[in-house]
Amino acid sequence: MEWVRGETIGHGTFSTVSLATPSNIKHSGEFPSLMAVKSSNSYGGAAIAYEKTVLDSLGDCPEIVRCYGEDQTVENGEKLHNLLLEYASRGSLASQLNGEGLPESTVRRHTGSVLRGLRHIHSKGFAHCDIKLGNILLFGDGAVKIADFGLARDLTASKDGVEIRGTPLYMAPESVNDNEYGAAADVWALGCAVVEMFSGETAWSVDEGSHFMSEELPKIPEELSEEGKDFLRKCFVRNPEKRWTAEMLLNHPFVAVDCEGKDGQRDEIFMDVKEDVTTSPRCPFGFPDWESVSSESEAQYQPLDSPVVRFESLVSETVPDWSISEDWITVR
Ligand SMILES: Nc1ncnc2c1ncn2[C@@H]1O[C@H](COP(=O)(O)OP(=O)(O)OP(=O)(O)O)[C@@H](O)[C@H]1O
Repeated sequence: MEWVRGETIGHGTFSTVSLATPSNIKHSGEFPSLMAVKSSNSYGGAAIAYEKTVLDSLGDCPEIVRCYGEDQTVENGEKLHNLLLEYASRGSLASQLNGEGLPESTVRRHTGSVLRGLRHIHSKGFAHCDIKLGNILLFGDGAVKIADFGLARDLTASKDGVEIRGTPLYMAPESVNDNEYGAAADVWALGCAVVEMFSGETAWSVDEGSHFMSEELPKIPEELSEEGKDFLRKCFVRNPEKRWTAEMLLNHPFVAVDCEGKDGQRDEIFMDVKEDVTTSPRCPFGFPDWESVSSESEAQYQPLDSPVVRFESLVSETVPDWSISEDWITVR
């Protein structure tokens, strides 16, 4: 497909996300008139190709962002790897909060959608490994979908060479302490996302970072309904084997019952489209998200440091280099 790059709409650690429109009339009808294109230079090219493979393996699911294909372009003398995606006109849920939480009815509905997406991902033998508000995209009709499969793990593949991945404040105890990344870790991260959606604040504060290694659990918001509190307690079970699965949580009354408007607050699904350029990774504490590239062989695999050292290494300052023009340019 030939396409034209538009304005930049988001940034990731190794990628820039822009608008894209098909430039060839012959494709009209086959592709939407507006798409998002996630682009990386050669450094992130393998991650783009890997994400495409994962999205292909997952197949169609209404709660997972759709992929329209991948290609390579040369722009301003640089070779770029591109992934064409369904465009979420309202950006990520992270960009919706602005320090305030969402009404509980909205949180319930979004949580149900993410759970359906997770159930699909897990049923296909994958774990997402980076569930956070920055990776949950909001569409114009109020639907939410899971995006960013760059760190997803094929649970059927060997665990050799799996390194720390994900976003520190969303990481499950077994991931921080034992480098375990299964479906259960996604459920813990979902719990963190629910706290943040409702309260506008992350489930842990950075000062509480050391609590990852303790027996403590993230704080459950007082104002949340009893059903919500119970739902979160099922997500924040420290033992991953005893934690509820996405399938089980879909039957929990917090999401199984349609509580639209129950909390008396206006549901803001039809708000205006946000036009701000959002930044991902986005972390309320001001430090960039940490991401690793899995080593291919056992020989490269380094033994793990203590959990405290590992956690400290996760919150290092890394400033990405964004060199893609924000102007519309024809790329092919
Ligand atoms: N399909 C899309 N529609 C609209 N905005 C998008 C889309 N995909 C990504 N974005 C925006 O771009 C941001 C970065 O995208 P994404 O998380 O996929 O990149 P990444 O390089 O994998 O990021 P990270 O460093 O968090 O892993 C998102 O947080 C979101 O704001």
